[in-house]
Amino acid sequence: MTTTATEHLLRADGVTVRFGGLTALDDVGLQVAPGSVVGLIGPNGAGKTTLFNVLSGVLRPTAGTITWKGAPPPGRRTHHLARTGIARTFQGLNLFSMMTVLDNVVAGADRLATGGPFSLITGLGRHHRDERELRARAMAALERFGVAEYAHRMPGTLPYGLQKQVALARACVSEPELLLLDEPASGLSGEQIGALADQIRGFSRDMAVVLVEHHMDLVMEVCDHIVVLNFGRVISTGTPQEVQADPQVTEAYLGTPADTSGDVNGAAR
Ligand SMILES: Nc1ncnc2c1ncn2[C@@H]1O[C@H](COP(=O)(O)OP(=O)(O)OP(=O)(O)O)[C@@H](O)[C@H]1O
Repeated sequence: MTTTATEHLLRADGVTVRFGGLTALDDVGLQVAPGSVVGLIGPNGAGKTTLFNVLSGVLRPTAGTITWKGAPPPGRRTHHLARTGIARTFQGLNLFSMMTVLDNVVAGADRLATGGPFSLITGLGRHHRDERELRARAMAALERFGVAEYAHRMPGTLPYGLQKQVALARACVSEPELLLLDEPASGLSGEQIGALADQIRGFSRDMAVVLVEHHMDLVMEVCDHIVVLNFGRVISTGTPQEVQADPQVTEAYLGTPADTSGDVNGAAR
């Protein structure tokens, strides 16, 4: 997708992150256009999680800027970003184990509420109408992700694949414009990853997606644009075909100069 600077939802410019003497990210740039799926890949230790944490507001960069629709995001914490229109999933799912599946998803809907997340979860406070509406939205999200029948179960009692669907429902219930997915394929079977690919393509009808993922087949199948990091620097960007054909990418993954096929499929699993 070709875009101008003003069309980008999220943009990172010159992002540098240092941990003591270690430079985890060095002058990294990235743009996410509306409705696009952007993959963030690279060998272990390349800086993907660090960049994801910067994009999601968990980590403030040592240098560089993040802009959301051309302006600085209003706050750095996850709930600030949710209110902006950014939602994320976590590698470790981060579901609340003492809350039902439904309440977990209601908690993700707080950007749509006027009474705040606490009133939604507890039912206390002024906004009972909000609560009813958002419970209905949360149920609709659970239905969309095929887990409505588990609404009143505790998440820990569900198989991992279903918990992942609950986490996706929680992220999507706020109707974000950008969804940040942190290794969504980890722990899933081949069949589940195939279904996830269809879901991610479906998401891009409503929202942009940034995907950090080691599963190369998934990345190559769903992404419009890929950014490849190595040792904290962007070494390649482009379409899946372009980065697969880039000798620098093959070299980064395999540690040897590229052969003519330049195929990185499977190299990082
Ligand atoms: N909190 C931290 N303190 C010190 N060093 C860190 C910290 N977080 C990450 N690093 C270092 O920064 C570099 C980039 O790490 P990061 O986790 O972002 O890589 P990654 O591409 O996500 O790797 P992986 O694929 O293994 O998850 C690594 O050298 C890592 O050891």
